[in-house]
Amino acid sequence: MKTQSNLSRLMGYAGSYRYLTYSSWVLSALSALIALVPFWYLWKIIKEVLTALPDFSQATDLTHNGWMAVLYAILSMCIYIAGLMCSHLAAFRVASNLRTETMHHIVKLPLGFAESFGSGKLRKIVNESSGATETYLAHQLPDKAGAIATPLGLLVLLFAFDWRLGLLSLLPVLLGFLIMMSMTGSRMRKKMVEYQNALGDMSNEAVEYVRGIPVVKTFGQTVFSFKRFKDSIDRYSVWVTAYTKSCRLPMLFYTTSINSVFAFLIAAGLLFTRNGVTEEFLLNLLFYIIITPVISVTLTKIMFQSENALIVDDALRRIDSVLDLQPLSRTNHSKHPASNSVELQDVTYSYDGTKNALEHISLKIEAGQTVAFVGPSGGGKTTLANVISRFFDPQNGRVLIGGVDVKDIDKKELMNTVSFVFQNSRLIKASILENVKMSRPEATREEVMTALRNAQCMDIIEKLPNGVDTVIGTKGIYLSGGEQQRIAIARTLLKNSPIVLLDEATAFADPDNESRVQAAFSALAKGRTVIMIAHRLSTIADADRIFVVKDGHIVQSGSGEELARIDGLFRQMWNDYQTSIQWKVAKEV
Ligand SMILES: Nc1ncnc2c1ncn2[C@@H]1O[C@H](COP(=O)(O)OP(=O)(O)OP(=O)(O)O)[C@@H](O)[C@H]1O
Repeated sequence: MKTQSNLSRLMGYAGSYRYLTYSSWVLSALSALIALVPFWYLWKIIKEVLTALPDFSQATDLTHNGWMAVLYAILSMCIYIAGLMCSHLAAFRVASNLRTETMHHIVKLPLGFAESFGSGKLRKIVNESSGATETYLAHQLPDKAGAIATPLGLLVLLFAFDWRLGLLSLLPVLLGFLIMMSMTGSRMRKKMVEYQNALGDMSNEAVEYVRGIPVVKTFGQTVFSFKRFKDSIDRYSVWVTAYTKSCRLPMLFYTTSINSVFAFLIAAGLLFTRNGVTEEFLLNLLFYIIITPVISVTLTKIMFQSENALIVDDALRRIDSVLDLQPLSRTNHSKHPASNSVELQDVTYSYDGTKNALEHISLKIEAGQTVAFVGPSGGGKTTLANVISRFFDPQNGRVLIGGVDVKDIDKKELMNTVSFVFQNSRLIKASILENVKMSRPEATREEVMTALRNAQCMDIIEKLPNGVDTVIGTKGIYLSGGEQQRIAIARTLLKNSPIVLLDEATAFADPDNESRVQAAFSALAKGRTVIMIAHRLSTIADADRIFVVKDGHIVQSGSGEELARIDGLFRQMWNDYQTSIQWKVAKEV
């Protein structure tokens, strides 16, 4: 947990730009003070008119004073804009440094972190929480400096005019200060956190609603799904109302009624001190009445600033929830794997600390072997692949590559040694060439083309308008699941890592696509250690060894022929598979 104050933390991220932030506060305060000067000229104009009445020709300074008021107003505005430019430059720097630090930290976390944390939540933290600090530094803090300077300047001005008015104007400032102190305490903080949580829930539900539209429509559950979204909006509305009632309304009531209350106090005071009232005092009172609305405005501003400070507090708390997560341990004595074998020694892994997804697993895969993990859904096949590629570190046991614990292999070397071809190999919105080059940016165009050819992708390239330079995901150019997986295989071929983990796709739209994907898999397997997560038994024919995974245990292992001969889960699965094929053939005939 961070112990620094929010502001000093933010200034840490600003680096040398912090001086721009400080300048913006000074400029904003200066602008607020200069903004009071036109009021003084206004008062001079009124005073001159009142004194000259009924002969206006006596009022000779009206134009001069009018121009001076306009000039000071323009000067104040220019200084304010200069302050905003400084604060924006610093705020952009802070927000981008904060985003960069968060992203750097996320990269160091276990690879499976983003999936388990929730990508929507992560996006909110990286974008919106950092954005909140940007608005705070760019606008809110300079405004606060101005809002504090204004009442102080006013006090000095009013004391210079008449000490009685000076004292009188202290009262609303003090009262406002006390009310704000009482509101920014733990009650408002608690309400702010609840309000922000409700806001987060509402945006999550919106994302889930939009994401789930195809499924929802398929099953005709539109009303039910919409109700969940609607409920989150209702919960948010309840919090907004409660928050506004408890914190904002009393303050708004106070600031809007302040002038009338204090004008009334002055009038009452005058009645009691009639003797002390001079013509000059009355004119000064006029100035007081002209200028005191500024106090209301600045108090309202300060109130919203304290609220904004709570928003930043909450944003930094959310960022810390990511920064406080432990990255994967790094080794100081990096070792090189002696071969491309993979071994698990007594590995146990649990996602939630209660139920084990893998339990005491030990297995060995020789270098160059092709093995398949098969078994019922939820048995632990994907989790096994995840611990091998260090998506997560197991709580117990060791994973060895070439006889070396994966924790002792430099992360970059590990990433170059092991590749993972996911079932949903999402391609990014870029050209095919760029998508393939992601695995090895320095590769030449020829190398990319060879990888695409070996991954059976030439039929895809030929039908695209700009061949390998066609940007996919835009202008109606989309690839099927099988086509995307072939491009992903080309990407892995280009990377040329000696160990490949393959999450085999569950379904292909047509047999032609399926046979091409199988051919691409075969090209990938050549000369490599291949670990395949096989969802269908049709794809395990080439496997040297099969591991049957059920309930987090390896319940059987051996070659396909060996396993088919003995009574057990594999033979049962094999028989079911054969029956399904016979049904399929019978139906086609
Ligand atoms: N991110 C996760 N958080 C919590 N539990 C998980 C997570 N992913 C998987 N599990 C649980 O771990 C167990 C093993 O899941 P795993 O995905 O490894 O099985 P699988 O054999 O690959 O299944 P399938 O063939 O359906 O993909 C299951 O009980 C599953 O519910």
